[in-house]
Amino acid sequence: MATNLSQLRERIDDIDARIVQLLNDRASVSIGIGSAKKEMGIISQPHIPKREQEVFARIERLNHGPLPHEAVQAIYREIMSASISLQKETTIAYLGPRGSYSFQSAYEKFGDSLTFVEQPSITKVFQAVASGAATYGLVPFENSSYGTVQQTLDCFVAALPEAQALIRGETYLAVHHCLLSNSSRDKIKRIYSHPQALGQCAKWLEANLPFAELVSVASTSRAAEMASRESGSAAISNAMCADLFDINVVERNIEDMQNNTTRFFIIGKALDSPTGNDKTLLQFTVDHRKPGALCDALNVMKQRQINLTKIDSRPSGQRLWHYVFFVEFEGHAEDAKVKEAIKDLDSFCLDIRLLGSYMSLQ
Ligand SMILES: O=C(O)C(=O)C[C@]1(C(=O)O)C=C[C@@H](O)C=C1
Repeated sequence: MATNLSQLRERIDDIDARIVQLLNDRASVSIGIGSAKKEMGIISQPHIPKREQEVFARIERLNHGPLPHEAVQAIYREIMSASISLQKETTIAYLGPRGSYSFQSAYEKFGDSLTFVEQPSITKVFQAVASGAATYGLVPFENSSYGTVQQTLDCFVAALPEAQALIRGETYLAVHHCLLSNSSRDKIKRIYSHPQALGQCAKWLEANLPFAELVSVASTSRAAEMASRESGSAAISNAMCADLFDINVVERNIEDMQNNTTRFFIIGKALDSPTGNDKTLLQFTVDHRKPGALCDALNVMKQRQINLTKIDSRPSGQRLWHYVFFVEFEGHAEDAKVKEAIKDLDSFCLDIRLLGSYMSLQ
């Protein structure tokens, strides 16, 4: 029996030697790709979602087990993360501290080999990308139960030159909130969280802790950090933050709706090329004094058979009751049909800005 075990381990050692060699052969090719990208002037955006999707799809076809596809995909996530870091030092800015849903989403999509830099606000994530301090940023866009993350739209509206960035990818994260506290439930007087998380758990809070003071803070991980230091305080946050900030999980899954999901955007300084499966987000204003102005603008999409996937608005911050509209639709800004639609739309709008064209990251 023991001999059999040592023989099997020898085989594993042998296979590992070949795997390490192959990983390094692959890494050398990736360095070559990095040099080619430098020559072509496109090294500033080393992460190519479309190519990664092709790699993931191909390995799924090649994989006949016994490893499940999810396991092979996780290994490949890390291989490509290391591959990116060999081509260019790549940093990802996210709404911190570590442990936030933004962090979890960034880590899941970019892997462990890149550098993650926490930021104290969504605005600072935009600024880090726009200034070049970070290669990419991760910002929450909307939640399935509580709607749009207003701070993110307001960063687009503010359009400060130092905070301009383009959306290059979208990603979805299943969000399960926990009540974290080092006090027992009957002693909790104050609950910290991000306004989105407080909104996503509003019914649970009303039913279970109706007298607690609700305090909005910059992120769910910041909330966990603050609550960990105060007796009588709690945070709506997540299990990862319980470990990171040494705070107990009092209750799990306190979100009001099952399948609670948040959509994030990956922002960078340049658009990615069309993949055939993209969405585009535009921001525009229309002349409010003209009846049907918004309708005329949207009609452009209808005439060109472009399917809308989201519409939203925010105060422009310039004049009273003046709004900026956000329209998301299927297609890429470089697709002929979309290009023409944007040109047509321009004649119905006071101003128009492309916020990005992107595919869903696997
Ligand atoms: O194909 C590329 O452009 C690469 O940079 C290679 C590679 C890979 O390792 O497969 C690395 C990073 C990209 O996000 C996609 C693919």
